[in-house]
Amino acid sequence: MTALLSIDGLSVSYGRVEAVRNVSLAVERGRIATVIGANGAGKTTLLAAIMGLLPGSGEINFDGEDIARVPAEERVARGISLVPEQRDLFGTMSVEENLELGAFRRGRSEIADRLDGVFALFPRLKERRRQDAGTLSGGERQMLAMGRALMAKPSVLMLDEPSLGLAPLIVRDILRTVSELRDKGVSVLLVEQNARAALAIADHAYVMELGEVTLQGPASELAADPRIAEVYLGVAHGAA
Ligand SMILES: Nc1ncnc2c1ncn2[C@@H]1O[C@H](COP(=O)(O)OP(=O)(O)OP(=O)(O)O)[C@@H](O)[C@H]1O
Repeated sequence: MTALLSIDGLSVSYGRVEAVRNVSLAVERGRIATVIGANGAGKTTLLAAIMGLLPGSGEINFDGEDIARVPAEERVARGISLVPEQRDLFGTMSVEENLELGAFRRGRSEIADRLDGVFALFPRLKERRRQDAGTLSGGERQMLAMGRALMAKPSVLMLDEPSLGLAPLIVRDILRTVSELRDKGVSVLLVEQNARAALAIADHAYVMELGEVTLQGPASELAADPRIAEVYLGVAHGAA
């Protein structure tokens, strides 16, 4: 099977600091790939480079084409969307207006169709469609950030720590929605510090440490790997 998105030998530097070093990974069609790792491992930098927001060296192939030199806006148009860690919403605009921004330059009827799709996935956003985004709860903000990215109709959705700062029950709902998206055919690249939750829904997983991928494999195998259990799942050695 050819991957929908594949990264080969990607490196990204901030001045003399190499935050991402020779990273290779793939997102298969209709699958969830996850990148887990501690603070500062380079996960956000990796997503920014894939999105075209930071320059890097190496290959980025999407849907059979090399997109390493394609501008970010064009990458969105081709089907890659990023839900950033900060969720980046416009607080004084309504939920609906924020969503509409995600379908920038689309016609009215197309926007209406896409809004219906997002509201079907997140009924909570429909109830709050006229409410200012700045007044939403943390979980609702995450739903809105995901909804806005989905308004671009991506074939690959990249999520940067969607669980950050959210209560466990909300994390469960958000990740359940990510699984539903996969079932609808959206391919997902999920970056998470919450390794347990990410490995539970992902198909394939990569571990990033100090800018490098140090371990990879089927998510179920990594979840059972004692090295992962000890460092990322908080399971004491011998207790797994
Ligand atoms: N704008 C920047 N300028 C210089 N160094 C940066 C910049 N952004 C990130 N870094 C450094 O690059 C490394 C990787 O950071 P990055 O944010 O990609 O990690 P992360 O795995 O996403 O961490 P977190 O989970 O905390 O978001 C860190 O050492 C960080 O200090």
